[in-house]
Amino acid sequence: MNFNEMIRIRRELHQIPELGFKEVKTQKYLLDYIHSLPDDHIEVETWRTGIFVRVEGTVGEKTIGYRTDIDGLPITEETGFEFQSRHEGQMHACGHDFHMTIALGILTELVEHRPEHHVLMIFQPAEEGPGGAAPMLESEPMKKWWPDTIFALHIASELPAGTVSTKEGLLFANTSELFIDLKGKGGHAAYPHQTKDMVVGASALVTDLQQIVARMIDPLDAAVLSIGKITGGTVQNIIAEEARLEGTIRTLNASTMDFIKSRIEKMTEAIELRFDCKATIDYGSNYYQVWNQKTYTDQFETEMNRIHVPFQKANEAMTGEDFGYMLKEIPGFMYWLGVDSPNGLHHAKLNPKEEAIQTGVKAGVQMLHHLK
Ligand SMILES: CC(=O)N[C@@H](CCC[C@H](N)C(=O)O)C(=O)O
Repeated sequence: MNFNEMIRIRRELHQIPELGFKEVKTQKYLLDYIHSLPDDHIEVETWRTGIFVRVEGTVGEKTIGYRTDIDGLPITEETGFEFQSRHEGQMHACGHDFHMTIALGILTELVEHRPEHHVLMIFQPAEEGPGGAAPMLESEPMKKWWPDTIFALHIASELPAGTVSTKEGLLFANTSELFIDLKGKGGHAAYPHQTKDMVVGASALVTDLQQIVARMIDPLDAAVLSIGKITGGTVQNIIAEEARLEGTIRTLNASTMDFIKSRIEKMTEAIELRFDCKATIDYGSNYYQVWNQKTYTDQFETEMNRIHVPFQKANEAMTGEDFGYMLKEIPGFMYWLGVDSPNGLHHAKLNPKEEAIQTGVKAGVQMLHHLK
């Protein structure tokens, strides 16, 4: 696949972002491309909105997995690109359009120059939520073509375009979504004593929750608890009967995640008592940490040096990735691909540099031909 074709594909995919398990057009686009390749040595299976493609190796002693995510985010794009999202309120703001293009570029190379080992390309839905990696591991194609090792990449807006970065051990955090619903009693704003005001209850709870990371966690054991959205009430002169907090929890240690959840539960019970209301907590999707095996990150560094792709050692990040579930079952690694965007991941103006796509393809092909 030449560079112009990569750009065309990336821009076409960029226009059709779809949310988790709704990637219908995306799946069709990917399948149309995959079926346009010579099919002598590939087998294709779909799973929900995901796809597995197995490339038969020339020797085939083992199978190497390569995973890309395919979903978009519920963000209204503000890039002003002529190829900006055609789906209202949805955007590839986490680079999955890049990830998919790179995967197709790698697949094209592998079909032209078959690898020694079998390769399993995994096009995974719903990374942003509710999580496609864990159920995909249970699927029939995955069980049939189970890889011996696996890797994946994620774009990094803050790194120079065309550079790569990773580390052994923990790369991405443990994450959990957090949804808290409060139900009190609504009423006239002039008669607050007849109500249980959930705007005040939710405000108090947000303030209380800030104490957990600030005052209950060892500062050297990093954690994040962010509330990204509060909703409640209807109009300015009616006291809110209901309110909802939506947030996310991130920790470097799995046990710290359990501790934070136990404190959230206690603080929420305290709000129920203080405001005489009912609260329910839902942790939504939970992602397991991304843990890289040293043997593979070492090989990655060696191979990147060999093909003159600048490599730097990464730090742990508080981002989450359900690829962590795949790495829990299959040894391997994940790495960052620099794309140098002034606005970061999950931003409505994310603008990754397209030249990095070539590096992603080159790095992936090199690893799939040389990984031991
Ligand atoms: C790389 C990245 O940005 N991943 C997302 C994963 C979302 C996980 C889930 N929806 C949550 O919010 O916990 C991230 O937000 O880190």
